[in-house]
Amino acid sequence: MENSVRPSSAIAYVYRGTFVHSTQQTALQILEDALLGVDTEGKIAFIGEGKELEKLSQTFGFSTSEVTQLEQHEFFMPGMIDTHIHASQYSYAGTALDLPLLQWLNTYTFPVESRFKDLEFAHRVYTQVVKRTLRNGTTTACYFATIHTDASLLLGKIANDFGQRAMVGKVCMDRNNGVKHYKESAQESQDETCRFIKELLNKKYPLVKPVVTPRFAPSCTGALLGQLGAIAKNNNLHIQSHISENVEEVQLVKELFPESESYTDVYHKYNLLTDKTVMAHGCHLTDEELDLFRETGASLSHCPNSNFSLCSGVLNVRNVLKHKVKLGLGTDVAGGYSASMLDAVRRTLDASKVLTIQDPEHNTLTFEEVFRLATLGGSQALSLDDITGNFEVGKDFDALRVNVAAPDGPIDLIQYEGPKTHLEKFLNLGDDRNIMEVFVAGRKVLPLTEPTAE
Ligand SMILES: Nc1nc2[nH]cnc2c(=O)[nH]1
Ligand SMILES: [Zn+2]
Repeated sequence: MENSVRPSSAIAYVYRGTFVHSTQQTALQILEDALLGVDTEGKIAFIGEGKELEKLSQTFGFSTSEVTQLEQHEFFMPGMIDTHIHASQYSYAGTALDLPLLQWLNTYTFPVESRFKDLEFAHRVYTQVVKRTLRNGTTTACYFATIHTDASLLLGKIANDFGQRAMVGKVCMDRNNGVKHYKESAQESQDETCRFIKELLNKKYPLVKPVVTPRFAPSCTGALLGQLGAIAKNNNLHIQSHISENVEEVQLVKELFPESESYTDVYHKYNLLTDKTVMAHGCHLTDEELDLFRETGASLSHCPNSNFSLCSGVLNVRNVLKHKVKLGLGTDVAGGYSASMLDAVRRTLDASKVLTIQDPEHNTLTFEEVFRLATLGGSQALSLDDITGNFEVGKDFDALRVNVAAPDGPIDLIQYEGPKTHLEKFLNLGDDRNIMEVFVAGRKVLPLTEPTAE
């Protein structure tokens, strides 16, 4: 176990029991009777076998009596990573699912997002979405806020207060023919993006980072897209947007950007496709466009609940993986009606099965593969895989303590089934009642602790 030991700070705590996670080589690695130690910086100091207890306690200087033993029906898994969620749309999640994308934006989304000028409203919605996603095991969220800088900064503060790892984007849009008052000028959008980045970085929140966020090509002029590409490059920042979600949108982009070869080419031209870019959806991308994703290192966020709910399309994840494009899962609240990543896992399996129904030759995704997409895949899609995504020594301890047999929970276990079946049942049948504890960077953030008022 040479590479599973890291000279480190003092050990803060040690757990013994079943750990499940993914690696590059294996979609599901199960470690039974394992020992995992977390140091005072929140990083995984070691992961070894139970029988190595004496040796590990001497090497790392902890007392064997301090080890916490998991129950038989419990396991640890990596925290889930929501690579695409609109925090600002949480208030109407579960409603307004009767229109296709462009009409849905004009009818429901823009009127609600324009309310985030009101910081009191923003505080209410953002507090609820951070709490709800944490309870459901989202340790990292990549958020869209709105065009309002101060409300977007507030979202960063709330994520930091509750201890969630978050990327936060102030939305940029200087084109909106549907709801005319909900947009900025290109200059305003650029200036406010710079202010947002500067002020968020100045807060020095350890787990919260800004992300450059052009809403999508139809909402932005070429001039604004170019400015945002330059801001991201000059500050080495992440970028997020949407791409090829539905057919009408793809057609609109063709009309708005006639000089570009494809939707992907629009973003590429403005330097918005980098190895720190995540684009939501991509249902209608061509193989050539996927090649451009791979060449640039840009990734996709698969949001199947949203794709079904808005009747947008069905992403062929197998084809994306074949093109070696990084891919994570997203809830896309409120186009997707559920804020839970467990729902994203289930809808990803459903979407894959739809493709198999249409073409029996299609190689359906397995639950192990989808588990990887929800954890390690998400960390890769967000270029955070050196920090989180699995239980590799040296990474932050971002983890869920799951009890499949939680009293009053949704799963009836008739008998002990073994960890693989327990994970499968949790992914397909479980909910927040099965998530006993959540850790982010080693800190226990669930049960939730309400931040103290300033
Ligand atoms: N699903 C979804 N797609 C978008 N494309 C541009 N904006 C949005 C949004 O808010 N939700
Ligand atoms: Zn979205």
